[in-house]
Amino acid sequence: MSSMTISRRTNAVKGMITVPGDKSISHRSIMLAALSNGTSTINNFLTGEDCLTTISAFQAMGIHIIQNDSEITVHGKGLYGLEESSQPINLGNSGTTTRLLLGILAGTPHHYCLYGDESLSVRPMDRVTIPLSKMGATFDGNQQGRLLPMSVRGGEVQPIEYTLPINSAQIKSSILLAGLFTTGVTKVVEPVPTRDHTERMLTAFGVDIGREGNTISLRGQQQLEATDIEVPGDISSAAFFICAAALKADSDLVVKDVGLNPTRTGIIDVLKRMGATIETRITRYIGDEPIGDVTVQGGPLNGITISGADIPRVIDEIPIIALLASQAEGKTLIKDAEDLRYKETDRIQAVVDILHSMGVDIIGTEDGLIINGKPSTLKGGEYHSYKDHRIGMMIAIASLLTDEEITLQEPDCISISYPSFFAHFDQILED
Ligand SMILES: O=C(O)C1=C[C@@H](OP(=O)(O)O)[C@@H](O)[C@H](O)C1
Ligand SMILES: C=C(OP(=O)(O)O)C(=O)O
Repeated sequence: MSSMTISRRTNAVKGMITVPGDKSISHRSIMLAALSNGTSTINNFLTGEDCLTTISAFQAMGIHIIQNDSEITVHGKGLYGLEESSQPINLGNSGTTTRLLLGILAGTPHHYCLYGDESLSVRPMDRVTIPLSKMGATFDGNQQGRLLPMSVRGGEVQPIEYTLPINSAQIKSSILLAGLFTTGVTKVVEPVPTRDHTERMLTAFGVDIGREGNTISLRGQQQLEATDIEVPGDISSAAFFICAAALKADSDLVVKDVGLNPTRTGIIDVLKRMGATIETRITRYIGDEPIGDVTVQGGPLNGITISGADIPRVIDEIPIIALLASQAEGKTLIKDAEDLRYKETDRIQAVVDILHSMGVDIIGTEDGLIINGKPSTLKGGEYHSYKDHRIGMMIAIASLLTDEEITLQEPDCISISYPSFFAHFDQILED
């Protein structure tokens, strides 16, 4: 589908909803299950395109994986069970698959060729290949080795101690995964906490991993033991509907069974600071991950500053936060978020272009956004998703704030992380 018309006028976002499984946890579940000894079953796996890409990549390396809707069975072959692939491996649109896989392949004694789509082919990979080369793996790729297509020759890797130069869970995870293949202790220092699903899931697979302050330590050559995993709902997907509810005065929405890992709940704190009525309740733990419900009501919002340690906790939510900020009274300043320029598209530029065309007072800075908000009716018209799922979903939610039609160009990208987005959107709109 190259375009779709969205007209969603409503006074309130109401009801109860569960969102599909978490993307970050789904990727990691396949990877760790593949490297473990024995058979793991994964429930509520996200069947979005990026996670299906992770499945096909591991199948291409000889791992037997059976998919039955969102239930996945992975027959792990241990730390050194991956086979060489006779064909280049297609990593589609998925940054997480690529960067975490590069860590695994660094320790795997074979040669691989990796490639991706137009967007993934311009996303920087040197952020992981620099530390992984220090560990002993060999990479080559486009633009002096920075970009896909890329070849990898892994083998005997040495542990390193590495301080993250960018606050990125993908870099941290890539190094820790390579660390599994070493014969010493790998240490990653993260100056600011980033999502810790890799650490929590390694523990669930029986790996002893330590954290002291901001340093994570992992001893190599530990065996992963197969385990069953239930994936919590994705708070980054829920964020679109949570924000939709916060934006509409008479709303009252409950999101059930969503992941509430504190490294991911920045959106809840942002909404609280903006004056929204929002509550969370942890109901249980699955593996090491907290899961629970979020209740949100609509009401007036105020502008805030989001910076520093806030950023990794809301990194994927910034497009939808910018839309919220457009309706909040006063100035919202988002800074220290330069990495948004290297996502599926340059998300700073995309958000500025779209919201400016909708009539919002917004400017982009090198590392963020300045939005002067006030409750207002936005302009409809034709808007491009930039083939970026998070941008596409932000545009769809903006349809609640205009009296005109919105035509969304290239809406299909939404299935990268949320294939059932429009069906769920319709479920929670009051007539
Ligand atoms: O580790 C992960 O699963 C992810 C980490 C984040 O990327 P960075 O590590 O590049 O910040 C995030 O944007 C991405 O959607 C998923
Ligand atoms: C940036 C994202 O994903 P990835 O880096 O895995 O492509 C995202 O899902 O918003």
